[in-house]
Amino acid sequence: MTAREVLLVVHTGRTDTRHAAEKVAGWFADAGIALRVLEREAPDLGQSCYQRVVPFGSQAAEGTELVFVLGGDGTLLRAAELARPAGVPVLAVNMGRVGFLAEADANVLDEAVAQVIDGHYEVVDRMTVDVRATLGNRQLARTWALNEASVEKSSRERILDVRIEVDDRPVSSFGCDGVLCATPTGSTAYAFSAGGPVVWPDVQALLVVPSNAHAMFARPLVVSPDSRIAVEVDPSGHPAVLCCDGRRTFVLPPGARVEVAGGEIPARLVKLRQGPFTDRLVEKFELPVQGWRSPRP
Ligand SMILES: NC(=O)c1ccc[n+]([C@@H]2O[C@H](COP(=O)([O-])OP(=O)(O)OC[C@H]3O[C@@H](n4cnc5c(N)ncnc54)[C@H](O)[C@@H]3O)[C@@H](O)[C@H]2O)c1
Ligand SMILES: Nc1ncnc2c1ncn2[C@@H]1O[C@H](COP(=O)(O)OP(=O)(O)OP(=O)(O)O)[C@@H](O)[C@H]1O
Repeated sequence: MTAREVLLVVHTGRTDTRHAAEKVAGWFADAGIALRVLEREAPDLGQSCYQRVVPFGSQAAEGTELVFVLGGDGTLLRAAELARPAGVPVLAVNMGRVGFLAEADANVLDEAVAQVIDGHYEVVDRMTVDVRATLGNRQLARTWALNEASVEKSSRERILDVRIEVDDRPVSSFGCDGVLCATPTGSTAYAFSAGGPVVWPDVQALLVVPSNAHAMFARPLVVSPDSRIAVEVDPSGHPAVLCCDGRRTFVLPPGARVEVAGGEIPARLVKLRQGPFTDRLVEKFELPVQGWRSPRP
């Protein structure tokens, strides 16, 4: 039987998260599960926290059964970059501010670890997007996103002029701060702030959401998961940036074209709770289920 191993990814900037890592390591060790940590995080974690140190990269999670995250959404997105190439799922215990994508809160850390030890969890596939940026025949970037690919202005004083296409047909041109090409998972993140709809995660669709468009028509679009979206930066305008999940960032010169399509490889997330997405949305966004107005007399 092969030894069980888990990659631990920690928001090492917080004392409570480092302490939680020690507890998690102890529980896993008692269950005979070895822990890997990232080279850059190891110095902040006690040596009792891990058996192996690996560099950040596509090999980091290879051979593990899952990536266990102690942090917020940003830390989960960082972990997803490691888990995706290995085809293993990510489980986050929220020790951040929002933790929308986390499956458990810190007060049930022990229960989350116990479920992993006992293998009592489901894995769900979340849609991703594959992203390619080109300038003429030159490829500028080939990357992916779990939340969104955002094409944003790179100079705060300037407007970004873009042209949007869906399935190789032009839709609209406008000036804006940016355009977000989001997955259902990303619909509660940047695309939500830009006025996009919340899309339940089991819906298969892609979103195109303009941000601060100076235009009469710049509504959010919901397109087929098989559609190809393109955002072209005006060749005579200003440069832009492409940013995927707030992490993978590339410069886009005027004239660059960004193509976004449903991703070949999904992101796999561990599901511990049985509750519907509706409850998570209400809880995380503190939605006023009762409304704020007092009942009619
Ligand atoms: N104006 C905005 O809303 C804005 C601006 C830039 C980036 N972002 C988002 O930040 C993400 C990167 O996250 P980070 O934590 O590294 O950056 P961060 O620390 O700047 O935080 C961004 C916020 O977005 C939340 N968030 C991230 N993914 C989410 C999701 N799928 N659903 C609901 N909320 C989510 C995080 O909890 C956090 O509160 C990007 O993918 C982008 O979606 C949002
Ligand atoms: N050890 C680390 N090394 C590098 N970057 C880190 C590390 N820990 C955290 N970060 C980065 O710090 C940023 C903030 O982390 P995170 O999003 O987890 O916390 P948060 O903002 O409090 O939570 P939330 O996103 O849920 O509001 C993220 O971009 C994350 O990837």
